[in-house]
Amino acid sequence: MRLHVADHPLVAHKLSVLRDVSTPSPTFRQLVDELVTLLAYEATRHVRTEEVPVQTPVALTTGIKLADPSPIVVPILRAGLGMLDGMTRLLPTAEVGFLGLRRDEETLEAITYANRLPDDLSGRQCFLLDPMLATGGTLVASIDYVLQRGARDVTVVCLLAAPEGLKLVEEFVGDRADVSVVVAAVDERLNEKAYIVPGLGDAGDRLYGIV
Ligand SMILES: O=P(O)(O)OC[C@H]1O[C@H](OP(=O)(O)OP(=O)(O)O)[C@H](O)[C@@H]1O
Ligand SMILES: O=c1cc[nH]c(=O)[nH]1
Ligand SMILES: [Mg+2]
Repeated sequence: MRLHVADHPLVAHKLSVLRDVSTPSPTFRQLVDELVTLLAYEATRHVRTEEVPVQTPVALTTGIKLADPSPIVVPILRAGLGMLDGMTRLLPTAEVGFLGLRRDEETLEAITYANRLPDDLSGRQCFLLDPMLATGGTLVASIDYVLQRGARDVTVVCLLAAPEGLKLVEEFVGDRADVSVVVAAVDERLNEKAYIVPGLGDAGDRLYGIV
């Protein structure tokens, strides 16, 4: 597993406003969207492309376009939905699959309630979106779904990760696939309720307000 922590003052600035408990939902949603576009720039660094001829007003040249098969973007509901528009804005030809998982806050087990993915993901670049990587249970289950369908090239885009979750993902992935995790920041630790510290609270609730 490769980890890339975005090191940019605009990312740090937007993340600081997101962390602030007094930031209201509309601003929170807007900042998540803006942060994703900054992270997507890094996350798509190795997106597959192919050459195409381009006739400019002056000359014939060679350009590039996103290669077939198109990448697939998978937001992990609910909170990952807040990252979808920002990602597809930069990857307009991508297809979108959906995974719905929620963490049981007592057992911390990830429970799947929705799964709409193509049966065959072999040869597809997969981008998984979830703002929070806490224990890593949700992400391990999500990576497992796409690997079971044949994906071997997976990029995860998160806003915050805990070291505990990164370790779990790394142990799970091993050398089974090429998995990159792009995050805005790696925080200190998890608290006794497995919330990221200092974190930003419950991302889903802050985006959508319904528990
Ligand atoms: O790494 P983990 O310990 O598994 O926790 C992280 C998960 O928890 C949050 O989702 P949540 O279960 O709150 O669902 P929601 O997006 O519907 O709010 C978050 O968006 C991740 O999916
Ligand atoms: O800190 C955390 C941990 C899990 N899920 C969240 O939304 N936030
Ligand atoms: Mg939640």
